[in-house]
Amino acid sequence: MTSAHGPEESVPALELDSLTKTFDETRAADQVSLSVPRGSWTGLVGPNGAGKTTSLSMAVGLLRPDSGTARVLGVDVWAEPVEAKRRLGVLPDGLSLPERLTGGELLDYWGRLRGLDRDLTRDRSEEMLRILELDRAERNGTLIAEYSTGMRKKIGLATALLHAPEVLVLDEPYEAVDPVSARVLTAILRRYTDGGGTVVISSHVMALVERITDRVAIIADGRVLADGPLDLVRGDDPVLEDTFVRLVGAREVGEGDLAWLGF
Ligand SMILES: Nc1ncnc2c1ncn2[C@@H]1O[C@H](COP(=O)(O)OP(=O)(O)OP(=O)(O)O)[C@@H](O)[C@H]1O
Repeated sequence: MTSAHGPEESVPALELDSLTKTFDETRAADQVSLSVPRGSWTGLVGPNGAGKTTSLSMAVGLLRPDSGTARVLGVDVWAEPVEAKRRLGVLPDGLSLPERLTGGELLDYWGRLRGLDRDLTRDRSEEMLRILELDRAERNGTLIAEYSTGMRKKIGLATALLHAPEVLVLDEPYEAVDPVSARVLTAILRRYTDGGGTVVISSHVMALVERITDRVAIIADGRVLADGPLDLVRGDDPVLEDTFVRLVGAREVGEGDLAWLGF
């Protein structure tokens, strides 16, 4: 099968072209362009307020850009939202969840929204709840309102995975997740990319991104400063953090700053 972009195989999993968004005076995303190959795992890194969430939200159809386009496997997210969202699994920033449901009930509901067969939803839900170690909470009837921050991340991830999408876009998936669960999460996502799926995550944790992803995009002040395979972006720098600080600029705490904290 071919598309307007040529043979289907060569169509990027995610292609952002000049995405721009301004909030009042703030240019949160400034001509953000990014091409994410299929089967890759990309880490989007940048300081607080760099524009990561804004860019990812526009990329997945949650925030309308002022200009620019986003395509998922060649499908325009804003022109053909249903088609694009079929291919996408999303863990948004500040995900709001139905607090009065258990995790299993949420997945059952989510499966129906996605038009999945009920047995299939149940089988996948049970497996994910077990692997993500949410099964005990489920047996105890724990409501999402009673979940910890890390548990909320995990159930959010399960909703993103439930319909087995081809592309996963996860905003800070490791935030508040304990180290053991983080390993499980990495193993799940690694298996997913090995099977041909594509992952894009945002994170502040440079060492984590360096360890698990194969591509990186560095963003600051709404602009992409570097992107590509990890080794190429890092160049001669020993660690990605050095590249990041070199591109973004370091902020020092001066000698006299916060002097009132001394005892
Ligand atoms: N809804 C909004 N209204 C006004 N300004 C916004 C809004 N959303 C984001 N911004 C601004 O846009 C800029 C980029 O924010 P964004 O949340 O995309 O950054 P980020 O890289 O995800 O940051 P963090 O790492 O702190 O989560 C910031 O200056 C932020 O204050």
